[in-house]
Amino acid sequence: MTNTDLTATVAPAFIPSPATPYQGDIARYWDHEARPVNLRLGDVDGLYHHHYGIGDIDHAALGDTEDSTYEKKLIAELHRLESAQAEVLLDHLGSIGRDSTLVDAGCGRGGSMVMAHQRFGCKVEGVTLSAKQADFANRRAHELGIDDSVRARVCNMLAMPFETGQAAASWNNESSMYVDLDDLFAEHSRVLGVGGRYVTITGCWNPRYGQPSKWVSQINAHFECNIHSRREYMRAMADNRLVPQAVIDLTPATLPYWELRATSSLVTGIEEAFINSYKDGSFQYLLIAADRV
Ligand SMILES: C[S@@+](CC[C@H](N)C(=O)[O-])C[C@H]1O[C@@H](n2cnc3c(N)ncnc32)[C@H](O)[C@@H]1O
Ligand SMILES: CC(C)=CCC/C(C)=C/COP(=O)(O)OP(=O)(O)O
Ligand SMILES: [Mg+2]
Repeated sequence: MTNTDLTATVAPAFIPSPATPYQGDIARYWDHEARPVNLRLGDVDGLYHHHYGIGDIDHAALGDTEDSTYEKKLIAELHRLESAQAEVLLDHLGSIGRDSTLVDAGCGRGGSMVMAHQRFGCKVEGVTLSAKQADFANRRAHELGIDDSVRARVCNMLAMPFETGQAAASWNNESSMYVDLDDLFAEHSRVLGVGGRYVTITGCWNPRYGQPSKWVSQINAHFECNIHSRREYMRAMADNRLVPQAVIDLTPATLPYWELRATSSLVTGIEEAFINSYKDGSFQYLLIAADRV
């Protein structure tokens, strides 16, 4: 399997006008994104992620750095850690029936949507600003024969095409730093039924540090995003009927991923900012699971 094998014919995504000039910039950013660190990892098993990894490195699986197969094993290991991150997010969705609908807000190339469908057997609806990403995700779903259950659409996550109370659970996997949190949680709260579950995995700046550090500013500039503080997440959830049930600091769990990635040929130049900001305490990798009350 390689990303160039995605030749199945599916109807191209309908492209609505972006709600703001900023959203137009973000749509263009993701339409043009083709970093090897994302495509080569996705090629390992056909799950394409745009999020980072968690968990301990399996040094036995990596083997000797001098071995000719080491780089291939390193790519597989980084990918395993990224899929492990998505598994942990799915673990926090609660019990999901086959007749449920899940919503992936900011779905990227759809890796987490496929994993959610494979685990729960239910419908998974994704939205992204990028038509290229939506087409990619829909082609993968078509190839896997799950396109009647897994669908990506080009759409603003602040105005999703779902009925009020339609979703059993919804999530943002590293996509909440592109939107205002009050607007975002108001929309999740609307599409979730009472008792529904919302989960995010996100990077946020730590109020204990004082203000966003230079590393956090570097990450914002690199991705054209706007990282929020942990306090903003808590406040915006409280204001929008989302009550946190679990807040897990995944920072120690993601550091091994970054340190391994920094040694690979697939580095993008942002590794130092993540490693330094996690180490100086200015930035945290957080999972928040909340009940819609
Ligand atoms: C870093 S990627 C994460 C992708 C995916 N959640 C994953 O884990 O692979 C960020 C995603 O957020 C999406 N995004 C950003 N702002 C958005 C908005 N206002 N509405 C919908 N999607 C948005 C981008 O199009 C992109 O797909
Ligand atoms: C935790 C934070 C602050 C994330 C910002 C959002 C983002 C761009 C995530 C990873 O995308 P990617 O997988 O396309 O990035 P990369 O190319 O670096 O792997
Ligand atoms: Mg990546």
